[in-house]
Amino acid sequence: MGLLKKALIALIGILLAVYFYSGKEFKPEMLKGKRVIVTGASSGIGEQMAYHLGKMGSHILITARTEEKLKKVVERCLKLGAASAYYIPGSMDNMTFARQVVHEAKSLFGGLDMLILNHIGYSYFNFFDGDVDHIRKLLEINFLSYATMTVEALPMLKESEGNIVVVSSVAGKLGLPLTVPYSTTKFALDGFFSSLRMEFYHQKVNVSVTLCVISYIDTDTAVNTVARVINHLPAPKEECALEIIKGGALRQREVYYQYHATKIPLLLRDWAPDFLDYLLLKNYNIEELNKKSE
Ligand SMILES: NC(=O)C1=CN([C@@H]2O[C@H](COP(=O)(O)OP(=O)(O)OC[C@H]3O[C@@H](n4cnc5c(N)ncnc54)[C@H](OP(=O)(O)O)[C@@H]3O)[C@@H](O)[C@H]2O)C=CC1
Ligand SMILES: CC(C)CCC[C@@H](C)[C@H]1CC[C@H]2[C@@H]3C(=O)C=C4C[C@@H](O)CC[C@]4(C)[C@H]3CC[C@]12C
Repeated sequence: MGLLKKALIALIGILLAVYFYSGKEFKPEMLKGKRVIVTGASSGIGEQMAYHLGKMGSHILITARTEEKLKKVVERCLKLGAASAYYIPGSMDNMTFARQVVHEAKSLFGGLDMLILNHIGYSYFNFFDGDVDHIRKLLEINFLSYATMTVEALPMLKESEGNIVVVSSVAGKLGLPLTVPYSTTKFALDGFFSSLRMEFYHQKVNVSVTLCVISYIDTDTAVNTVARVINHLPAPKEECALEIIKGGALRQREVYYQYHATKIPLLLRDWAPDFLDYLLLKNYNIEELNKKSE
């Protein structure tokens, strides 16, 4: 076969692949009647995801530590049109509680279609202080509880051929300053869930794993923590929440939000790491950090 003919066949193959891949279109009805757990849903992106799911008519179980906030979020979800909405308060540093949340979904809904893992524990935004014990505790909340809930939910997700959605960060793909403990836990998520996804392919387990790589978002916690130090405008939490849900429903392997602040730096990461480090540091106003801590 001539070289030109081979190249033409390869090109047609690529065009068909692009066509079928981009052919999958999100429709809110995809989530109607679906049984979904959202963790860390008393505020920020998790809260916004609960509202979107409410509008889409899902059955929702939300969790976080603060009961009063959860109660209000559930009330709003019901007003927005949720098929049903419940909350269960507790802390994700306790693996028994992490399992309990999944059991609650089983008894309330009889199964599960989507597990959205989103919560994070508190960490400082500053130079690494040498406290390895803090990293251990943060790993429990930000990583081990995710693995625990996944293991517990897997039988139900296999049955429904459902979705696991993991909210990570650009700080879980790139080394960034001032977030050493946080970044450690987010990189761990990539290792665990990306390996698991490969095993699912091999074992023909039809459960999708979506890792969400997101940049700076305008949640109260993030803005209060970093606003003076970061020379970069935060993206809206409502839109971010919707992109995460869409990515999960479409069974995408990764979600990048916002694209220019995630995918582009990631493309540079392996080919021009020093140049990337230089560009990234330009986003930080480290002097403001020193002023704050004086
Ligand atoms: N905002 C940003 O700029 C970015 C955020 N992300 C990711 O997005 C996700 C959401 O972040 P964001 O919305 O900003 O965070 P928020 O601080 O707004 O929300 C965090 C949620 O986690 C809950 N939480 C905190 N500690 C615990 C605990 N010990 N056990 C159980 N739940 C807990 C909080 O509720 P309560 O206190 O009631 O327990 C809250 O519901 C996270 O995974 C984060 O890493 C990624 C990149 C950027
Ligand atoms: C073009 C970009 C790569 C520029 C760098 C963006 C940097 C500044 C962005 C990207 C990811 C962001 C952090 C994050 O993921 C989550 C949280 C948790 C929240 O509770 C407190 C804020 C914090 C630490 C964010 C701080 C700002 C970060 C480092």
